[in-house]
Amino acid sequence: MQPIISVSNLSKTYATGFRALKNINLDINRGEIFALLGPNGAGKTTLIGIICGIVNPSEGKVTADGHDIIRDYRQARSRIGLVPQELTTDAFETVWATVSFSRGLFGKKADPAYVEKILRDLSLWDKKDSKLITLSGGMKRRVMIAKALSHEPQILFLDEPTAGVDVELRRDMWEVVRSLRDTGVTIILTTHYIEEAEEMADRVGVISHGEIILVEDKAELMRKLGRKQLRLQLLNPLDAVPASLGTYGMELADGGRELVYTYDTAGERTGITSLLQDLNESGIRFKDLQTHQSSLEEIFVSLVRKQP
Ligand SMILES: Nc1ncnc2c1ncn2[C@@H]1O[C@H](COP(=O)(O)OP(=O)(O)OP(=O)(O)O)[C@@H](O)[C@H]1O
Repeated sequence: MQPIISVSNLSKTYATGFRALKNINLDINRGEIFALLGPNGAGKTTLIGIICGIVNPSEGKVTADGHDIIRDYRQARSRIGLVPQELTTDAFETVWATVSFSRGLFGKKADPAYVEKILRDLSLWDKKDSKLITLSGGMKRRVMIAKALSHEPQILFLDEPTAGVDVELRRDMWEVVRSLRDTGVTIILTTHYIEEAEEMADRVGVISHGEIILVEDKAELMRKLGRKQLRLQLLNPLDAVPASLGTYGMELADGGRELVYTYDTAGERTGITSLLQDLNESGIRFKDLQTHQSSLEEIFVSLVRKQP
């Protein structure tokens, strides 16, 4: 299937000479939740800005639902809804008026039934006549999503949807985003929070210093996350892993004082029981042991650290 968004060889150099994006290539699949994960200043907002036509690219090409974002700007833009970090609407407007107004900005005919559907989907229906200023933080964020959906886009960008919100509200937002995906909208969210990417995304892209350094299925990341290490501190140091233990693919560490066995917690059998038996039969004694699981956080930190 053709990707809903296709970014090829995209670069951005700001007027200051700063290169915020370096040759980005990225496809977003129809119907997925894609998390763009990266530290402050990595280029997330710049990338979204270009796709949404707010920032001019320096080089490269972007299409949204097959439409070139520059040559065919209006068609491309009509496919996209953008939820910014801050609510910029008149605080004294009602929910109903502000969402209906946003739809009008895209030249769409009024459609009260559609606006009602969005407000109901986002549990905002009983607030439709409330002024924005009277709403809680969570409700305001929902209004921003409703505004972004008002012109019936197929693609929704959420820029840091849960920045600065408490844990409960964050869970609430995740629920909302999932239910939107179930209605067929493709969702791209940016986040600093690894937990958020882990919780929400079908795929995760990591951006650092203007480069995409990893794009992976969440399931694949979880497989990596599922890897654990068993570290055994030996009573007597070894020069080499004995041939009789060759099938375990172990490594020596700490100058031969430690044996390290890596296994997959997602697998049916970890092999630990037989390993301990075989160690015993080989006469290898240990004085202590620990297990260690690498988190997405560690994978992320090591990926970002490798960058110049
Ligand atoms: N108009 C501009 N002129 C010059 N440099 C800019 C401009 N806008 C952004 N930058 C720089 O480009 C880099 C990427 O910024 P961007 O806002 O895209 O990052 P980000 O990943 O969205 O960060 P954050 O998570 O803090 O929003 C930063 O170093 C920023 O200072």
